[in-house]
Amino acid sequence: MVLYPVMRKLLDKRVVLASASPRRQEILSHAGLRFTVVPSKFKENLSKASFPTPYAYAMETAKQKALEVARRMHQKDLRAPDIVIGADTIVALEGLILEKPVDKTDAYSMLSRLSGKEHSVFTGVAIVQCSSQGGGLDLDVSEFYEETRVRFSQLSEELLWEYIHSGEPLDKAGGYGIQALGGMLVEAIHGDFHNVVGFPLNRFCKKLAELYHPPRPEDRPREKQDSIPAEDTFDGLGDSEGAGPGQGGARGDRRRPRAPGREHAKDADRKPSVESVPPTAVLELIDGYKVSKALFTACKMKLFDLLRDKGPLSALDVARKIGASEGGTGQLLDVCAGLGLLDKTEGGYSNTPLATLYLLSDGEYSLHSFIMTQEEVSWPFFSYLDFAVREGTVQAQRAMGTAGEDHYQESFYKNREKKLQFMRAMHGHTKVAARQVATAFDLSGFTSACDLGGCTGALAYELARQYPGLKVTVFDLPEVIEDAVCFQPHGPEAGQVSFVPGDFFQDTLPEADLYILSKILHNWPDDKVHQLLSRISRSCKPGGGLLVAEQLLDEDKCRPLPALMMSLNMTVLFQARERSLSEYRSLLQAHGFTDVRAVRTGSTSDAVLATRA
Ligand SMILES: O=c1[nH]cc([C@@H]2O[C@H](COP(=O)(O)OP(=O)(O)OP(=O)(O)O)[C@@H](O)[C@H]2O)c(=O)[nH]1
Repeated sequence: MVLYPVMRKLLDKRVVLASASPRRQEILSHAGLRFTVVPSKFKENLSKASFPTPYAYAMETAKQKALEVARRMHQKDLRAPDIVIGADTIVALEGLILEKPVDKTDAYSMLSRLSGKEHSVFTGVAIVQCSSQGGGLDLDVSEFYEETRVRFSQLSEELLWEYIHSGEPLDKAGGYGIQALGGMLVEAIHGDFHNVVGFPLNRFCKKLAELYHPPRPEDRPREKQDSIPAEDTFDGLGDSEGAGPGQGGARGDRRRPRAPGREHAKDADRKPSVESVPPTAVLELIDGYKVSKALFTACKMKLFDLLRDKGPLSALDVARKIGASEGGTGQLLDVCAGLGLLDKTEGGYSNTPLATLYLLSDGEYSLHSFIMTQEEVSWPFFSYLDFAVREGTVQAQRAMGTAGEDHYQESFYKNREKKLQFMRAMHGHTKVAARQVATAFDLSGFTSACDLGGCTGALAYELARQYPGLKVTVFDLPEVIEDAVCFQPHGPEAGQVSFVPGDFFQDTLPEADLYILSKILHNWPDDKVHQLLSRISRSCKPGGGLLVAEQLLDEDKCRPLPALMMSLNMTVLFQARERSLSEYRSLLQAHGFTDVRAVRTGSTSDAVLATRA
């Protein structure tokens, strides 16, 4: 066997697998590797938002797992093994990283996301070569990752729950085990099967061959770690809450961009250089506005609609159909392909599943109108971000040529087409998270709900779908309610939802067991938020509920990035903001609500539920 000689190279070495995964143990022992298993105690809680790519996150986690074991063993025995292998498997879908589900509800949320779609499985692997001399520990880390694309069939609710109840999903990345019952969910796989199961054996063997037959060994400098790591290094990598690269062995700023590739364990002790801290992440940030503008432009030109109807099309065909230059159109199409929105083949350009789902102007989960409001409203406001920061005021006059509190309403309700665009924007943005919000808590104990500012009823219909015994009232301004009928679905859930016109700051609120505020509190400054909560508190009966759907900020307010960006958006547009769970807790408690709980959905809204005392 061609690869066996590589494994043989390790026969005389003390090899440790820093993993509790039985699958990794099986894959490596079947390949003929002799090793000892020492599961890592590294807490897998690195900030995902601080990594430029999902695989960079997986590689860093794998590295931290292996380093923790190498250091712990060295400290215990004053002799580290020769090689420590760490691995981390994640599933990536539409910008989200899925790890092992924490419970069955989480497994359901993961598997229902994966249903009918293609996702990537990344396994990051770190091979740490250790040598201990004179009490010091010398660590040389090599890392790599492997990607496998997996497509799931459309999964029925029944199959989904039956699979979840089998217990198989709980210790597996993405909530499934391709090697067992989970294999039934998989329609197609492109890449290494073992990588999905938890260890990319083929790439690992190639990496070993590279390491043990290096073309130029002098190209791989080793760094001396002159003493046993200090006690706090181990604490940081061990059990303490919030441990991460900023607090543990791989010291330095935890939001420091990390370049994929080889890293030395002591790199943070070195002076940063362009080699150790490449500018990639900064360069990507510089290009952020160009990426947004390219997306806005492609949507404005309805390129995705055109390719759905007539694709695949060449750049020339597209240019002719939209009456644009061939060169410019080709550039824009190529950028969209580079961003994963289009596929480019010899036959021309066509939509990827991401574009089909979210970028068509009339799709069920269309974000097209939301994107257009970003282009037309947020973009001009963000052009005056420096003024907004300096002056601490909304820049409506500069951005829109209008002043006053109601600039937003003025701009959207001034004509019917603008109003419908705004309603479609809210509809899409709410709908993409509606199922996760509706199922974040068991709401089956409530019989009536009132969605205040519920706009098109996107969340109300989803709640009705999930809870057939629930009647939902959508309460919104008369000019919104008069057009809400355009968004009514055809299913039986439509019969459970009714619409009542009114202003939640002035009119009597409809009676309900459960009040809902979805994307409302982040629109208003604090005084208005208190005013609204106090009105709800007076209407809500003891034991009644309040469900708040907003993007939750972490307690340190530095993550997650989409929530941070939405918060800045709200400040710039309305002098309002997103909040952390503890901020919601104090707000809601101040208005007589207790038992405040939250579920992070990972989507455009998280869910907070409180009970009226
Ligand atoms: O199809 C499958 N996909 C994934 C798995 C298993 O999922 C886990 C992934 O979790 P992680 O990488 O964090 O590894 P752990 O199990 O927590 O072990 P460590 O001690 O190494 O952190 C992994 O076990 C995969 O094997 C699967 O079985 N099938």
